Amino acid sequence: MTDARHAARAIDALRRGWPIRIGALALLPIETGDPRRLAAFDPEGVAPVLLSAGRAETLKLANQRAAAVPDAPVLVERAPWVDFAMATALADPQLDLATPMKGPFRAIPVLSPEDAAAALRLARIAGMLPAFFVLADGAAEVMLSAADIDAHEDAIRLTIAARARLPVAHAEDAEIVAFRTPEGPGEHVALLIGAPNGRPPLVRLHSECLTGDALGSLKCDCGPQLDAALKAIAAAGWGILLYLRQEGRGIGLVNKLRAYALQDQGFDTVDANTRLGFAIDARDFGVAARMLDLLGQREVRLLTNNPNKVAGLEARGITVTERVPHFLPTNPHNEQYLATKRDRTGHQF
Ligand SMILES: Nc1nc2c(ncn2[C@@H]2O[C@H](COP(=O)(O)OP(=O)(O)OP(=O)(O)O)[C@@H](O)[C@H]2O)c(=O)[nH]1
Ligand SMILES: [Zn+2]
Repeated sequence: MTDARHAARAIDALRRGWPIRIGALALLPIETGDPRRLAAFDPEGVAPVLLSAGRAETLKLANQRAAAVPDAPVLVERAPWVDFAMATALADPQLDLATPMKGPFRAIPVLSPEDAAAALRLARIAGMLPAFFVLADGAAEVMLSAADIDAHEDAIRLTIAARARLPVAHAEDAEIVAFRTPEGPGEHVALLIGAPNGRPPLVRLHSECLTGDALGSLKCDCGPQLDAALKAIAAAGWGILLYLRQEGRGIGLVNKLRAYALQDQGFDTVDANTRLGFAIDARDFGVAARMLDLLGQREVRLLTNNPNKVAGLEARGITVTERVPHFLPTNPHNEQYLATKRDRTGHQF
């Protein structure tokens, strides 16, 4: 029997640095581990290091993996020089310039490839670096299967938790609606502006960006886009802003800041995500479709430059009657970021 609770417990364990078992593999997360935990997990010092395909590519280990499976995880042999600090350097590309990597590093066949891939997926769901020490016979208190992770993702229930009047700078007649899922602490929010007028509402899907939304970061366009969306919806007389807790295109704040550190080393927003072992865009716009559904809106006019948002809503039964472009003036700090969106992620400017 699959059970979403197993995955929930495993996510908690990973964040605390406790070993988990997925199928045939016992796994200690590198990000939240430490030398003491490693010694307890692997007293003989033999556990190899499991890395994502993207990270292995950077370390030039990708060519050693089975050619037929392009995104398969890679297992790095535990040579004597691969201690905890070196494993951390293997896992975290932020350290690439600071840590001279003394190899050689050798990829070995991945034990239980499906369980290994499931472990990397769970780390990403937990907002952590996808990297582990792995043993076939190690001890772990939390046990789960790859199917439990699917059950966890499928079980996500969304309900309206609270609603209230909220006058905002651009619209004094707005109403806020908060949604809750038992799986995550982050509450998604909808701001309803104006009143239904017979036309589909003007809708903006805004993914959380703490740095842009709250701190005025100039590295992206999120802050101005949020402000302009509220203004445009108010001007249209009827619309909804969905504030989605998908920080960093779904990889979480900590990982986004790791990506920023790589961008300071010269990588663009796409390559930074890939080198860290994440998808270029980890968001699921199905949650936005469910929010619109709960609000009784099946047809929308969507403010976006991102065709994936349109496709994501339509795939979940929401009709996008019109895509309304949402482009704001650039600044010297975000010009390159926006050019990358245009050239590499299909944004239409
Ligand atoms: N991983 C990562 N996330 C980023 C970076 N810069 C901004 N973000 C995140 O990207 C998301 C911005 O999303 P949106 O404003 O919805 O933008 P979009 O998908 O480009 O689409 P539209 O603005 O609708 O055209 C937010 O979650 C930001 O935190 C970055 O360099 N790396
Ligand atoms: Zn941003």
